[in-house]
This record gives sequence, structure tokens and C-alpha cells, in this order.
Amino acid sequence: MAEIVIVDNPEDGGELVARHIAAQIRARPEFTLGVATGSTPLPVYAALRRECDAGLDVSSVNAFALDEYVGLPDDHPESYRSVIRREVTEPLGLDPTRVHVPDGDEATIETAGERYEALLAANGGVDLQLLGIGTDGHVGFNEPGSSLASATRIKTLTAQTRADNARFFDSPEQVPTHCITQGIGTILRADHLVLLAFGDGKADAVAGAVEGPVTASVPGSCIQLHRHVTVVVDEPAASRLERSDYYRWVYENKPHWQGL
Ligand SMILES: N[C@@H]1[C@@H](O)[C@H](O)[C@@H](COP(=O)(O)O)O[C@@H]1O
Repeated sequence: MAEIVIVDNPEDGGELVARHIAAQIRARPEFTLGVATGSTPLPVYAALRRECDAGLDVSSVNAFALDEYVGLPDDHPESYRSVIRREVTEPLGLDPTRVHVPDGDEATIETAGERYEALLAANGGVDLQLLGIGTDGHVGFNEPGSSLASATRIKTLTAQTRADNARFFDSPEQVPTHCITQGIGTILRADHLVLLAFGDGKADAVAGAVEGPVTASVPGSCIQLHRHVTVVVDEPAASRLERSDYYRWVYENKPHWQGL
């Protein structure tokens, strides 16, 4: 079972996860962090930045992003390459040559998935993968129906995801129709998955992912197939979990020697 941690607010969730990541980096400086875009992981990055300001050395940390839009120029402010640079690489002071984002260039898109898989394999994989979840249950950009064994590849975004992400663009029509995303099979190869979700808009997706059947119709339910998963949610996002009292009890009675 995944460990479900119900926190008072996103900031506490960010602190908890960042403290764990910082400890891992201190133990092994060449740590590989799987980074995600979206608003959900921002409190983790903010807390990690405080760790860096307090002296955490991240010069050997590698980072791999989950996904990218197809067809946006690299320097478009909403390309995930730009978002990761602005929200992760620069504030944390990561070495940009160690930060990787799938290549969404249309001209070479046909081989981009294979190239990204090869890069991940050459790096030895991801140690800890941060995940948000879409309101439709997607992880990365694996929309409902994505194969649970999928590798990095091109996907067509759903109308729901395009509507959700329209807030980042001047108009809804500007949201790209296609993306390249690590597959669910790729994500499941990371050593530790940390899925975060905040707000009641995520309550159904969280309930489906944690307690629903494992199904390609709710890609987030893939976490049930992984041996080491931590789900960090606030009360509103946890509100549709049937066993939340049990999760709280488990967390409160966790042996002191067990980390995240
Ligand atoms: N591709 C990203 C996902 O990786 C992210 O987890 C999700 C939720 O975003 P947010 O955290 O802003 O709710 O939507 C985006 O479309």
C-alpha cells in the first residue's frame, strides 16, 4: 500500500517532501530527481530552495522532467523546458547540463520518445519521481486510456486537460493539442514515487488513484502497482478517501526509523 500522508496545507507537504529529498541528496550527491510541472509541486521547490540557501549542495543532482508540449518554441514561456528552468533549475541552482526535458520539437518528434528513454537508461533511472495528478486522473500527460506499460511517446491532450491548462495561455486555442510524456511504464521504473495533490478539485482523482481499481482509465491508479509510493494530500484533496482515518493512524504510529 502506498503511504498516504494528510497534511494541513501545501506548504507543510512541500516541507516534508523537500526535507526527505535533501536528506537523500546529502547521502548521495548524484541523486536523480524526477521533476513535474504544474502548481502542485511548487511548495516542494520552494522548500528545497530554502535547503539550498542553507547550504545543501545540489551541484551533482540530475533532473528529468516528465513531459513537454509538442510544437512550442523552446523559449516560449509555457514550454515545460522554460517552466522547469524558471521554477526548478534557476532557483535551486541546478547544473543546467544535468536537467533534461523531453524534446517537443515537431521536426524530430518521431524519435524524441526513444531518445528520452535512452537518456534515462544511461543515467541509471530516476531515484525519486515527483508527480502531480490531473483532474481527469492523468499523471505526466498520460491521459485516461494510456497503457499501463507505456514508454515515452506522443499523446493527444484531452479537452479537459487543455481547458485546465488554458489559464497559462492567452487563449484556450493556444494550448497545444499534443505532448510528449514519459509513459506509465517509464514512471513506474523510478525507485520512489511521490504523488502530491492539493485542493478539492483533486479529490476524485486522488480517490480513484489510491482506492479505485487499477485501470488505464485512471492513469494515476498505476501507483498501486509500485512498491514504494508516498501520497501527500491536504484535507480537501483527501476528502473522498474512504480509509482516511486509517491512513492517519498509520502515519501517526509510524516507527521512528522509517523514512518517507
Ligand atoms: N502535465 C501536467 C502534469 O504533470 C500535472 O501534474 C497536472 C496537474 O497540474 P497542477 O499541479 O497545476 O494541478 O497537469 C499538467 O497537465
